[in-house]
Amino acid sequence: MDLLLRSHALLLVCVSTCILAIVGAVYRLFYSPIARYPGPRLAALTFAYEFYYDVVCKGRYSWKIQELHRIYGPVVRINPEELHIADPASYDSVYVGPGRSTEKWEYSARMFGTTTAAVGTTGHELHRIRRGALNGFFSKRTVANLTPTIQELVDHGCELLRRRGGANCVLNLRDFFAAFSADVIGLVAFGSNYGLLDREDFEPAWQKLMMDLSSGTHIMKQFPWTYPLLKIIPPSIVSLFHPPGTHLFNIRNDIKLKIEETRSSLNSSSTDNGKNVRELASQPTALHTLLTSALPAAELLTPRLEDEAFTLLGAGTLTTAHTLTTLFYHILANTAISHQLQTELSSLHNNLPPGTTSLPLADLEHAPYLQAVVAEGLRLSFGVSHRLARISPDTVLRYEAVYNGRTYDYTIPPGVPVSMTPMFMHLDPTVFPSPHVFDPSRWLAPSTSSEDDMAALKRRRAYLVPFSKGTRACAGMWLAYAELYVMLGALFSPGGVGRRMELFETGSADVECVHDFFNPSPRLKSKGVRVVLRKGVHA
Ligand code: HEM
Repeated sequence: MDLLLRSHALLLVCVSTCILAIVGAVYRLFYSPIARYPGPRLAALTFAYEFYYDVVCKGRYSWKIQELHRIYGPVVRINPEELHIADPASYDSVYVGPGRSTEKWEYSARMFGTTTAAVGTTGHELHRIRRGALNGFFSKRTVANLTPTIQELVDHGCELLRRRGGANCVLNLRDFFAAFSADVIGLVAFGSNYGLLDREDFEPAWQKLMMDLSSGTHIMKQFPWTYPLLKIIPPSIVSLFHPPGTHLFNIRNDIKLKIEETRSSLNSSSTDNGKNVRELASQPTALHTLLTSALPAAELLTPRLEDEAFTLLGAGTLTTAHTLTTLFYHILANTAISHQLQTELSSLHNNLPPGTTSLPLADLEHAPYLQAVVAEGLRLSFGVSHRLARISPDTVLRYEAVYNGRTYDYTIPPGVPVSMTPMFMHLDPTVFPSPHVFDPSRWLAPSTSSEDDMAALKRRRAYLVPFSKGTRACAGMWLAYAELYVMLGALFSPGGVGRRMELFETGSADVECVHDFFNPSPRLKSKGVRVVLRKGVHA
């Protein structure tokens, strides 16, 4: 009798599951608000389609999406709930400013595991509050005040390159830049340097760890329980089956300590007199800024701040490092570009007041050729390689355009996640002719430029979106620019160690993105961008 009851219960569960699956499939295929959008039926039916390309094939769905656009047109349904747009002209209507509510889709917001940080916040209003607390620290003006700190780290890094490269050693710029960008965040955001630059070979394990975590974002999207699960399993067990998880929690614990230290130093400075207060006022870190912000008390609890601070480290490391690595590869691979850059920096140097050794950030930012080199580096490093989904909760999105000779007219209902992929905008040959060629001159406007040339340049500028746009765009953009300009300025100025660099067993395949792990990744076997220093060159 008991057995009979049990087999009936099992049968009921099986039948109910089948009915639910059938009803779900029918809904997704025929009744979903995006049921009439073109795309593969399998992608409309299940997230497993995306899983196959991004998890099994290691970050390849972005390229599959590009192929789908060739078949289905500019707007494609890429999973049961999301539409992807290929037409760069739509960018400004998807990634909008504060005038229109923009939400993140929970499915993509959870891919970093930091769901209480601004980057993982889905709702428009809560994001506005959280982001508001960060903005002051990352404003252009605050970053200008941080420049001496960045310059110090750059100079230290250059000295290490000179010393280590002098012994005929091969230098790995990928690891160098990952160590540098993390040391910058540690120092300016948390108040103490991680000291990665000083470690042997610039601590290659750091770059690897960050890339491993980045590639885990596809799993986090599909299986949101993985992160909370890792948190409750003892670290000794996690280390057995998922070593990056252990390092992740060590980093987070360290950040937690820094938050508590800052909190108590602020508490004591509000009661003590003098030194602490002055110190904090002269060089407040991102943690000080958050802790002294007008955020409500619940937003200032340590676990939330830990999410926010960890995001700064995660968001500011590989992005900046990959851009610098890409830039250096192309500059070093192209003698004419390298010479033109050096000539511009040499002439800026000639105008420096006596006794000054480093070029001020403002001078670097206004140097036309350097500006063009940086723009081209950002174009070919893409920012992030993954599509960024946004939801317009209360406004219909219209897509009316002639695309590849055909007319399309779509009305996307509010609440539908819509994404675009900057990587493919940056490689669109109609906007950027010969898109894979590193050509800074495409950003220059010679005096002989015609009206058409200027219109094309304007279009290129509008479609360069490495930091995304709108309310959810990169918070650390000015910091990133400062790092790029100061590093390039120091390495390629007269006497700069960059002038002595020569690529070592490195080719374009070491920077070209072929895996989308949210951050762009070259072929998995790449050893990075490696250089040796030429002897007897005193540029
Ligand atoms: C070249 C370097 C960088 C590039 C290309 C870049 C690009 C981006 C992009 C495309 C986003 C949007 C991500 C999304 O929608 O999910 C983003 C977000 C963000 N970035 Fe950056 N980033 C860079 C450097 C930095 C640095 C140095 C920091 C600061 C430490 C930083 C902090 C952030 C934060 C906090 C967000 C989340 C913003 C929000 O959701 O409100 N980034 N970044």
